[in-house]
Amino acid sequence: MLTAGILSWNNSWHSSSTENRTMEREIVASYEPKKNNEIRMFESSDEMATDLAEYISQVSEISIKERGYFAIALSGGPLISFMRKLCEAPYNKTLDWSKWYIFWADERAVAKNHVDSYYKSTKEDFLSKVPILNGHVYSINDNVTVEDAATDYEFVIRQLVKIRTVGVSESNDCPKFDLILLSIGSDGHVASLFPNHPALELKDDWVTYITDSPVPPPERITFTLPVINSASNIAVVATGEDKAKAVYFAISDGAEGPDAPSIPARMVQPTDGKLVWFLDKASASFLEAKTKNDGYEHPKY
Ligand SMILES: O=C1O[C@H](COP(=O)(O)O)[C@@H](O)[C@H](O)[C@H]1O
Repeated sequence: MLTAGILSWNNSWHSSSTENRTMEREIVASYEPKKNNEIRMFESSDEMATDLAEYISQVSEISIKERGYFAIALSGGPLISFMRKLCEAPYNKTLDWSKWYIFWADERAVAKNHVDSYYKSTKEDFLSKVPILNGHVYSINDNVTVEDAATDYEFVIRQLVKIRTVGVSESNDCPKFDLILLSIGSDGHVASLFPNHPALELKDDWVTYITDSPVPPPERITFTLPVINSASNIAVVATGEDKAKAVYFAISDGAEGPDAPSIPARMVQPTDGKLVWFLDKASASFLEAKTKNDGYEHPKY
């Protein structure tokens, strides 16, 4: 059941009226703080997973109808477990899986069978449960250096942009993924773009590598901000209280603090596309606190 509109934020909280096959979902509120941004908040991570599955299903249907393909980039963290409902009815039967193309917005530079590999966890928890074609799964080359893996991955994406399996941005020559799914870290990182890291400044590269990730393992490859921001749709997922501060600083323009502007998730702003935040109650708790108490003292980052 929808229980919308119980919060207020800049007097702009509004009920979510999105037509949805799964109307049982319990969105607490939905809010559009910036143009083409939407925030969906849920009582629990399970309700969030239900809505996320429906959202991904709708974006895939639209992309396949408009372009004939659905190019989706995944990332790490708990994201894949939140996609679990896509492996169940009705989606496992209704989605046109043959048109899905899978990429990673970031990956750890480890062997594909390593416990830290996002490919491995994605294969086990998602790819092995749905009929996506093996040839449509673009994982990172784990037989070369991290630098070469980033170069290879960008080359592969460039070939797919040329033949338009992956779209191209109207504003620049960047790939325009139909959907990029991100999960925010408690320090506000997204993909493998960490606070104050020089990789945040890259303008011309599509894929880069880092060797000094503050979260192990240190070597990773990652999409750059221009590629992330060129997507048609970006979804950022957050659950748990440890993400509440980062979520608050990423979303709230009014949030201040010496490091607030360098929160990578705050730099995620689609150029021509749409951004949707999927938050459980705990990760939205600072936003919620702000709305419940006008005298609320903003956290300092
Ligand atoms: O290191 C990473 O972590 C984040 C978030 O993961 P969490 O375990 O802190 O929830 C993920 O977004 C990113 O893709 C990944 O490389």
